[in-house]
Amino acid sequence: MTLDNITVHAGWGRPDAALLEAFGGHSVANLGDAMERLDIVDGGIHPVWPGAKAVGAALPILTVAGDNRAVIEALEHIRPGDLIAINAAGFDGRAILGDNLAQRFELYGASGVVVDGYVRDRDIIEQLRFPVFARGLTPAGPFKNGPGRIGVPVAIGGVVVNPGDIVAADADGVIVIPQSRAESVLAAVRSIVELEVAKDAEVVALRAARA
Ligand SMILES: O=C([O-])CC(=O)C(=O)O
Ligand SMILES: [Mg+2]
Repeated sequence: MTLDNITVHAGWGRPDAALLEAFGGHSVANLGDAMERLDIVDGGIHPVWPGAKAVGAALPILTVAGDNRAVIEALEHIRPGDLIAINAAGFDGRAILGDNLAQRFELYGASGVVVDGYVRDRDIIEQLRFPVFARGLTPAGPFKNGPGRIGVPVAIGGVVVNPGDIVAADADGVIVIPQSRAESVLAAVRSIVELEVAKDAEVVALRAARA
């Protein structure tokens, strides 16, 4: 479907809610270790308020630098549990969204948004407690002309995000788990957690030995 200059590829498969919830219990660092420490979104994308954390099924959007028409058109495609993943060209000259779009995302059931670009209205977004991850902040508002694409693979921080991939984000940053690898990554992260617990126990034992 094409709305003049916005192309929409709707109808992708989404992981079920229980699977998303299982990922929600794990840190992004541990999930990264479970992915052989590869394919992790670059560290320039971080939470815009401390404590922001989200897991969801990717709804990818491609915009042109400084323009959010595709983001607005994507609102009607949001399903509960989606995480909006926006390639905004990493552009630092304009915010691709702010508190108003964040409220709308939440209204439609999105779990969060990751922007390879800049955003604004940080203080209100923090008050809303809606998880937003971005490269940075600028007060300059976006234009609304397009073009753009919705529901196509996009790059976020150097990593491919396909529609329906699992995206997890926390204080450390963002990771993308391909839908086809979900079960194996979940099994691997459970082993990583066991190793981490053992490493912590080692420190406790060392501390006791030195006391
Ligand atoms: O004006 C815009 O499109 C972006 C914005 O500030 C908001 O979503 O609150
Ligand atoms: Mg605003």
